[in-house]
Amino acid sequence: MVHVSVIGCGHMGGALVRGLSAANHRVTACDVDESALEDLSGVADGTTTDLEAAASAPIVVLAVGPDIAGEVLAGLGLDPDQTVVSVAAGVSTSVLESTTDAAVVRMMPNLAAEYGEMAAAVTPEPTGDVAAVLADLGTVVTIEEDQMDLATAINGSGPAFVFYLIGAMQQAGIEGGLDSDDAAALAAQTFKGAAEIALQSDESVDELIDAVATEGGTTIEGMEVLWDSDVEDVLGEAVTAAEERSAEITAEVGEE
Ligand SMILES: NC(=O)C1=CN([C@@H]2O[C@H](COP(=O)(O)OP(=O)(O)OC[C@H]3O[C@@H](n4cnc5c(N)ncnc54)[C@H](OP(=O)(O)O)[C@@H]3O)[C@@H](O)[C@H]2O)C=CC1
Ligand SMILES: O=C(O)[C@@H]1CCC=N1
Repeated sequence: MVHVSVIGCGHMGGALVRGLSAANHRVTACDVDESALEDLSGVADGTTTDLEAAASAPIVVLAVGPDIAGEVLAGLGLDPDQTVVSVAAGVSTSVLESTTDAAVVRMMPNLAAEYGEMAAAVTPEPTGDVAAVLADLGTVVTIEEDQMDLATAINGSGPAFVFYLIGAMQQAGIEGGLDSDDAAALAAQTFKGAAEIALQSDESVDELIDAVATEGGTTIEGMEVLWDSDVEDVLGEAVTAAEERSAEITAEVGEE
């Protein structure tokens, strides 16, 4: 068990608090907004609006907005024997390092941290307790700093893109006559199951599509529609738009 403070307990920080608590770490949840802490009082070991009280943990997760991340980190006055894990989109390691004496790990996680199913990109490679704690939240991949904008789009923003696709599948079911809850369950579980196969299998995505598409059957008819469409290009454009916004944020916070 490691003591971890999470500063900023909104959507992302709250998910991290829940995931870390579920993994039996000692978690202090800190937010200036008391209402953000209400739901976490039965989950975290402690909740506080006092940043100073949360600043003594060996691992401090910074989950406030990119616009204030540097300022909040500077105010914590962390020591060199502590590690700050910043999840703020677009805030570079060099900006973070210029505002703290603590070791810095920049991470782009996602909301599935709540269930230990996070896909996260980090730089630099974490070690020791930090690596162990992050691994408890899901899959952690070490990348280069200049790949962070792309990772922010792929695995940080990615859940929103997937929710959109789940919603489209669900809507098709409803329009075909399925009960709304049934359509929601079938669509979401199908994404989860397909993702599990993709993770577990040694086969390529094309080989997996082949495995579903029985000769002369139904799947190939749907796949022909997708292959003839611009869905792949549009998804690429969505990733690029999010990636470009991450780079813009870097420029914005770097200018302060
Ligand atoms: N949402 C996501 O899926 C992901 C988000 N991130 C990153 O996580 C960070 C937070 O995003 P998100 O959770 O969506 O945003 P939210 O607005 O949901 O959460 C931010 C929280 O921080 C609080 N806060 C503001 N100032 C302070 C302060 N000085 N000290 C402590 N807490 C403070 C806010 O309170 P108040 O509302 O009163 O301002 C709010 O509760 C961002 O940097 C984002 O880039 C990264 C990956 C995924
Ligand atoms: O939308 C955002 O800016 C944050 C970062 C990645 C996911 N949510």
